[in-house]
Amino acid sequence: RPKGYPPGPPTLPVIGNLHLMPKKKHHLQMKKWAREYGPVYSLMLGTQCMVVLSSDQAVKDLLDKRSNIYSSRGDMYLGNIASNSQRMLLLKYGETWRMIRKMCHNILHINAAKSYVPYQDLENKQMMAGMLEKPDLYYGHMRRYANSLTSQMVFGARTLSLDDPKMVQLFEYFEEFSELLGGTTAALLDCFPVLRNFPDVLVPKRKYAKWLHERESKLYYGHWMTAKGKIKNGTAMPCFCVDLVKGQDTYGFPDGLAAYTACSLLEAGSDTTSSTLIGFVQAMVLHPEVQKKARQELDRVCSGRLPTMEDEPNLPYIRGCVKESMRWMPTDILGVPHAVIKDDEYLGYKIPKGASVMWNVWAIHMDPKRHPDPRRFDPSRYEGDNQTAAEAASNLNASKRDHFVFGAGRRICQGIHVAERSLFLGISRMLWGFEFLPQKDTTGQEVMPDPNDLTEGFIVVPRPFPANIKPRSERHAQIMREEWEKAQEFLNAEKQWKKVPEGMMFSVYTPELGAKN
Ligand code: HEM
Repeated sequence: RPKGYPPGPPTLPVIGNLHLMPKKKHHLQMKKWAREYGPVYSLMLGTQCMVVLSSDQAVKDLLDKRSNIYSSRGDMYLGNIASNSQRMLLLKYGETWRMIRKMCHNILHINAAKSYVPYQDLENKQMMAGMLEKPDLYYGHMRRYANSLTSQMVFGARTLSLDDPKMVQLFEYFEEFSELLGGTTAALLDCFPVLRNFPDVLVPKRKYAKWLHERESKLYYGHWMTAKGKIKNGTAMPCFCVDLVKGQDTYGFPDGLAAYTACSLLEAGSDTTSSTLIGFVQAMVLHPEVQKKARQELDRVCSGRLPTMEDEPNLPYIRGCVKESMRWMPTDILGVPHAVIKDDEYLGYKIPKGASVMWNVWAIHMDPKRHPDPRRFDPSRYEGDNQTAAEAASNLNASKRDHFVFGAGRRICQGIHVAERSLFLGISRMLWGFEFLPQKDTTGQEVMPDPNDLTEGFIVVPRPFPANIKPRSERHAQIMREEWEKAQEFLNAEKQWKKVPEGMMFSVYTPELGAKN
């Protein structure tokens, strides 16, 4: 470790700390090192330096306050092969990223996000009705909920069923991509660029990454070209792809980049939101006392009807459940490392240009000084915190930030306002309508899920676990069915929206004007 770098575990020549990197459950080791080496430590991965920030203050000081130099991404060699260097999440800080970020802002800023509530409301009602019919498929219902909402916003078309092949593929491909990116070979190729000169036979994961890209781009192109065709001939529903078609006319970027941009949003909106809801279900099975308290609040504020977004200010405990779900089971458990583009100094340490900078979500969320008894799911820890996630993220007092799953600085999640609303509606209504109990095995013993049993990769989710999900009463079940029945009045025979609800802020494309749009 060069002199002056933040401290860290002892290194070996050439490989640095690579031999110490765990094969699985990286987050546990990253937290252990934080205890040993403090809130700012470094790992030498070959010649590459990774700085790990494990306190709220360090994240605030570097990723937020110095975001002009801490907002790039590292090389991510395999990730970029699998994405043909077009996946927004991995783009380096520069012109292309800025252009895409600006287009995404058009459909994801706070007022746009507020206007999508009718979409969220309807998808949520289908999810609730689905959970009544087939509660064991709760994984699928939550995935469809998040995916259909995003698909409607991005492509102007809903995802109707749990086994929609394109949705199933999206989740499957993303899971494989996430595993590839979080794996040892990806790290090795990033740490030792010389290995990239080896042929595919010696680096089979590169061949695999190319194959992932081929498979994925077929799916992405399909989505994009269908939407683009409809926009150009005037038959599309208003949606984000209109901005992309216009952007293509203005900036002239290729279909590949447009397809990846649209589908990056679809992927960003689908996986994280549904994984958070799945984590919430697990928390409820493990913490029945939270369900009880939540229902007291819900029954006081919205007895006899489903909660709506208007109820949010009057449901502080439910808001706490939303925040606690993201803290207790953070899907991006170690964040998505930023990269610094200039030499810097912090607390007397040198931070070299090009270093990856990880914000150690798990260690910060499980810090008992920030969150006493951190493995307990306790929404009341957010009592009196009326901040939205975006307000909390920009609070100058780092200790007042609620959680770190949405990232930081200029790279912060642009879907933060949409996600928060999807989670509020999902969580409040599930608690209103259902009870979450442990399943029993054949001997009548309760089977408790293991909250440490997570998938591997840079985005994680609890591995499938049994849960006994049943309506709180026949009256609750009837209301949920009626609500879904009523919501379908907005849909046509193909179960797609008849028209866009009032107040949504999509751009307009006039086919006759072509490039003059
Ligand atoms: C619970 C749900 C979600 C979580 C936990 C989440 C998490 C994240 C994280 C960790 C990042 C990277 C932040 C950073 O590098 O500092 C990110 C970026 C982003 N997310 Fe989300 N996200 C969620 C939902 C959504 C939704 C619903 C959308 C859109 C519909 C979305 C769109 C984006 C976009 C466009 C970026 C920016 C990528 C960039 O600049 O590189 N996200 N998100």
